[in-house]
Amino acid sequence: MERNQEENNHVEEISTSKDGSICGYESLHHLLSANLKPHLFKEVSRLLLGFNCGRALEYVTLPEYAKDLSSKHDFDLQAFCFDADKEILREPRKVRVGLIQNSIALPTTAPFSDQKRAIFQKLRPMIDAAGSSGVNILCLQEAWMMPFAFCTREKRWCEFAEPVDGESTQLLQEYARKYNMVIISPILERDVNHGETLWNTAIIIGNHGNIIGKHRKNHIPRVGDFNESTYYMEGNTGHPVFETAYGKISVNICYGRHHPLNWLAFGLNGAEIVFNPSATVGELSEPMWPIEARNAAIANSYFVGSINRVGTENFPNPFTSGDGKPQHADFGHFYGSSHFSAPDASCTPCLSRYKDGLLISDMDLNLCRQLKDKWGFRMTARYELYADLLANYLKPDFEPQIVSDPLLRKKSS
Ligand SMILES: NC(=O)NCCC(=O)O
Repeated sequence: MERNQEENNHVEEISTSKDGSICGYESLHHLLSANLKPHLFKEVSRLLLGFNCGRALEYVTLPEYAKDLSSKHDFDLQAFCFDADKEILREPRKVRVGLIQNSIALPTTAPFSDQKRAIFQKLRPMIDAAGSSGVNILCLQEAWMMPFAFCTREKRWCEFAEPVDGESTQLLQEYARKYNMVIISPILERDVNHGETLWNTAIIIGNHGNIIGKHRKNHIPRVGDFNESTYYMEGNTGHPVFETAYGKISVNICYGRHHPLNWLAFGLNGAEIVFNPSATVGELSEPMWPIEARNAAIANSYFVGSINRVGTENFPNPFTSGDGKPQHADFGHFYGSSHFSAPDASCTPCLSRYKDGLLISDMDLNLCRQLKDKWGFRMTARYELYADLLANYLKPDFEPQIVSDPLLRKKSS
């Protein structure tokens, strides 16, 4: 069906919107709440966000200090609570979890050390807001300490890389100690002991400021301007689950969210919360964003914390995307929209599409086992069928199991 001129103008307006808003609204949730009558908004929210323990997610009130930080430093701050059913033999296992999304702080033309320092400065009040709100586990976005310069294919951005115990880790270790908080820090890693190679790595800092371990991104994109394979290889750390003071956590870094087996593997190893620190742009992946993490949470009976950076990053030298379109110097709009998904199919609204933000959620980890008991996905999974198929598929002489309609052949002969 053809669009009329008015509709075309409207689409044009939206696609050229520079501030990253959705028709002037910070998020889909804001747009719906401002435009629907309350009873319709309630019903639409039920369908979009699901129910947790039979009701809509409740908002959590945060300390005034955290709210003041969010107004003073202009970041979105929202907090919710996922409940679980009360059990007779087990105490609730409540943890408070935080996600931070942010734009870069200086133009990409500024000296690298200034850029990094400015990001550190920008994050300080947000981490303070998390710590002073009693957050137990905090996760930052993918490669949070640098612009997402991998679109350029220029090697000079490698200078941002740091060893696992580098300056970003040291900064966060202070905060971990100060607030008794586990912090997940996804960085560009320089592996000094292995020929100074680069990795896309998440470092898990324990609540005493100790380094518990690291996980390296398993799946490296080769799509759009995500030229990350020019910089680093597929990770070699498997699917670790880190047992922390507050629960068993894993990190599925960005593009890994398109791989259901990646999510599965963290689940099989016993993760209760899987973080998905990301950097992705609207044109490429926005319709997938609310679906993939939520599906993973449902299928694997764990919580997922999804984080995406915000803003449009411009680079000094234009680059092309191999799609015949003109060269350009920006990566597109990183659309934020960080959110939590729960194993019972409920999820929080998203943070802003264009502003820095801190999203906090309380979650009772008992919900994971309760959903395993209810739906029995682990019991009904038939892993042996898939193990056999995968083992066969890996053989060079693999033939797909296809049963053809014999009449097809008759027709074509
Ligand atoms: N950072 C990253 O892996 N981005 C790839 C694009 C996407 O997965 O949406």
